Amino acid sequence: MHKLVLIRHGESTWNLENRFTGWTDVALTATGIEQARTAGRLLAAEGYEFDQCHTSVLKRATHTLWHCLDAMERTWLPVAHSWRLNERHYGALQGLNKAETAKEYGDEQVLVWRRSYDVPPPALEPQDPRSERGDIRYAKLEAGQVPLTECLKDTVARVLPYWHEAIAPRLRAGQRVLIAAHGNSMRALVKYLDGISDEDIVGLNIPNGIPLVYELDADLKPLRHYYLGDAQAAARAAASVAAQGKA
Ligand SMILES: O=C(O)[C@@H](CO)OP(=O)(O)O
Repeated sequence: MHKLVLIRHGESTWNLENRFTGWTDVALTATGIEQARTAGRLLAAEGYEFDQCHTSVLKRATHTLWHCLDAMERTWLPVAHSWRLNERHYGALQGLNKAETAKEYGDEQVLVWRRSYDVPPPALEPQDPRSERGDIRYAKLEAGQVPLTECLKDTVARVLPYWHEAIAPRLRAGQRVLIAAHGNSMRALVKYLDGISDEDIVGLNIPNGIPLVYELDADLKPLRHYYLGDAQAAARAAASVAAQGKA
């Protein structure tokens, strides 16, 4: 059996302000740092060990991984970064307050933008100062690979090549992998792993900073998955993520 642990970053400054974030590179709050450290302590207490860590190129996920590994006394572990694990790009919604957007466009429209499989939020203009196209960290990508918006389907399409090339072969070789990522890049991976339908993925919300453990068979098919620690607290935290897009 292979074990894979996924962790969404801890609370970010824009989670606290309830703003659509996407590829905007915001920091963790003090609460977010503590969530990451608590996750590390929990993993250590349960005897988890890792051979390889993967994260995005955004600091809220990177710092979550650092704090989690620091709490585990495992900062020496190898860490790979990929833009493919970045949050789903939120297009022209990036920076807007979620509840105010729901007041303006309605809860249902915001649910479609936040959770539908194939409806992207309105796109950024390429010359919009919020666009990441001039950001040095994406300089090696082709222009079209830096999104102006993404639906979850687009995120699945760029996360899965990384899964197949960088993560699955390591798991098959017996390595223990920790991935620190984002709400929607994790929804993309979980949709693939669990074979969740396009309709049912709308109801899936991932809480900040709680390790999500996948036990996988030899073919990397999930046998079971669970949040470490208090399952009811994880369910409450997921429900509060779902409520963030309501007026
Ligand atoms: O704003 C975002 O980028 C994501 C994650 O914080 O939000 P949501 O849960 O609304 O998809």
